[in-house]
Amino acid sequence: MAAVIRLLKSTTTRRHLSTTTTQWTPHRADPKPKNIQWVFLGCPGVGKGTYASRLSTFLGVPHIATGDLVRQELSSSGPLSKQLGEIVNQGKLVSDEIIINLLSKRLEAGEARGEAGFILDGFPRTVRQAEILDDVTDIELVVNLKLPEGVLIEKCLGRRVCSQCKKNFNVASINAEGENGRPSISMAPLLPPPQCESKLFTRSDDTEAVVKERLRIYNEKSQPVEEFYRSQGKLLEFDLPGGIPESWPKLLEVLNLDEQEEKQSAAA
Ligand SMILES: Nc1ncnc2c1ncn2[C@@H]1O[C@H](COP(=O)(O)OP(=O)(O)O)[C@@H](O)[C@H]1O
Repeated sequence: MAAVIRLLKSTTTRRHLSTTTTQWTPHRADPKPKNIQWVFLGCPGVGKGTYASRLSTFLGVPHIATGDLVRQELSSSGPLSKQLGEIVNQGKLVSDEIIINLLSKRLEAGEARGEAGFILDGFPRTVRQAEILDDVTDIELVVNLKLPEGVLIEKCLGRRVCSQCKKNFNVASINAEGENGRPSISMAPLLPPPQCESKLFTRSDDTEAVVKERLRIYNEKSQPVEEFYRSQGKLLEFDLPGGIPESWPKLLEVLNLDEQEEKQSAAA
C-alpha cells in the first residue's frame, strides 16, 4: 500500500471541475492537459475499455485497466493464478487487497518508465477502493458510461478478443427499442481485421450466467461508487448514444476536447 500512496501522491494535480453541470471544463489554455487523473465507471460490457483506451491515446496518458491486470496475473501461472481464476469465472470481485497490490505494481512499473497521470478503468469498484484512492490522490473526473441492461448482456456475449494483438472486437449487431424515456439504440458489429479473424477467443467470464452475476455484483458493490463521486461533484454521466461512430465524437464534445485536433494528429 505504501507504494501506491507514494506513487499516486506524486502525480497529483488539481484542476477546476464544474460541480453544477455534467459538462466538464478543462483548463482553457491547455486543450490536451497532461497529468490527467481520470476514472471510468460503468457496468460490464458498457465499453469502459474501448473509450478509456481511445482517450488515453488521444491525451497521451496511460490507460490502466484492473481487469487486464487480473487477466495478466491469471495467465502468468503465478501463486495467485488459481484463486483469481475461480473468482473471475464466478463473476465475483477480487479482494480489495489483491487489486490494490496489482495496481500498485503497475503504477510502480509506469513510474519507472516516466509515466505521468492515468485513466483508470475498472477501479475503484467498491466504496472502500474509492476511499483508499481518495486518501492518496485527487481524482479530477469520473466518467460514468451507461447503456440499458439488455444491450450490456448482448455486448458481453458478442465480445471477442484477439489472442495476439489483445484488442477487443464485437460480433453482436444490436438494435434495442427505447425504454424508460431513452431513445432506441443501434450498434453495428465491430469486426476484426483479417489477420485477427482466426485468433479470436471469448473471455471465460462472458457467458450469460456469469455476465448476469457480474451485473448483479455491479449493482450491489459498484453502483454506490457512482454516488460517492456524484456527491463530490466529479461524476460525468454519459448515456452512450450508439456504437463508436456515434459515441466517440459526442464523448469528446462533453469533455470539451477538440475532435479536429484528433483528426490532425491522426493524419500527421
Ligand atoms: N477493481 C476491482 N476490484 C475487484 N475485482 C476486480 C477489479 N477490477 C477487475 N476485477 C476482477 O476482474 C474481472 C474482470 O474485470 P473487467 O475486465 O474490468 O470486467 P468487466 O467487463 O466486468 O468490467 C472482474 O469481474 C473482477 O473479478
